[in-house]
Amino acid sequence: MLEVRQLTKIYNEQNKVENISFSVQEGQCLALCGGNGAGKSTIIKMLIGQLPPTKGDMYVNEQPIQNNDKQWFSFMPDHLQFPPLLTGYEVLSLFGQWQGATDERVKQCLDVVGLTNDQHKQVRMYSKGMQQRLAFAQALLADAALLILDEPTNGLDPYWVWEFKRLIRLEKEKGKAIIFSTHMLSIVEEIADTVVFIHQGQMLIYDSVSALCQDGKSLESIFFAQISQHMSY
Ligand SMILES: Nc1ncnc2c1ncn2[C@@H]1O[C@H](COP(=O)(O)OP(=O)(O)OP(=O)(O)O)[C@@H](O)[C@H]1O
Repeated sequence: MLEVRQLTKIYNEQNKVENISFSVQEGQCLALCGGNGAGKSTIIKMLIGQLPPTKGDMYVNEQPIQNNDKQWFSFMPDHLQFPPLLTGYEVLSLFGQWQGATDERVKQCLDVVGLTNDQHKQVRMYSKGMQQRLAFAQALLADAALLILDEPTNGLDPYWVWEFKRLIRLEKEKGKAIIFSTHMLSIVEEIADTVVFIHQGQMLIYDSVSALCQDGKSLESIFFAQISQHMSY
């Protein structure tokens, strides 16, 4: 569905993300992992067209991505600021108008993220987790083939982390491709099919989660082993 080859962003000699290659297919979920400053957001910004790559290629259904063709993905940023005086329903309706979603779809998405009862409250009265769920609803609106989610579980309580995982599994069953960045490795083990692990702008691991976690190993132990190996050279 989506393939990236040798994706590279060189901000300067110290800050760069180099030679990232991966693909994600329909019905699959790929997790972007790595510590603070590893390069996850940089990769996402290049995927969504917010940041021009220094080099590299991106393909959707084997066709090079056109700069202005945004129909193939939905995006959930890590910090989405909503107009504080609008209600949740008004906010999602506005996004719905931009994305061509019906009022029925707006209400359906509010329901999916558990905001039906709070839809007529102003967003300034929403908690961080509620705003995060509204941002997730915004990403679901268009029913796009690929969901790109930047740290989607930030601020969610345990129940909504559990619900998020359930919703992602449902999207996978519908044939959606999903890319998400996270620091929560337990979530990766539970819902991702493949994982990209980045350290200081370099891709150290690109593999299936089941292959990595065979023999009962945890992603945490695998990633730490990779980092220490990388640092010893
Ligand atoms: N606009 C910029 N100009 C220069 N360097 C940048 C810029 N944006 C990011 N960087 C640098 O690029 C590297 C990757 O940053 P990025 O934000 O992609 O990391 P991240 O994995 O998303 O981190 P976090 O988990 O902390 O959000 C870091 O060294 C960062 O300082």
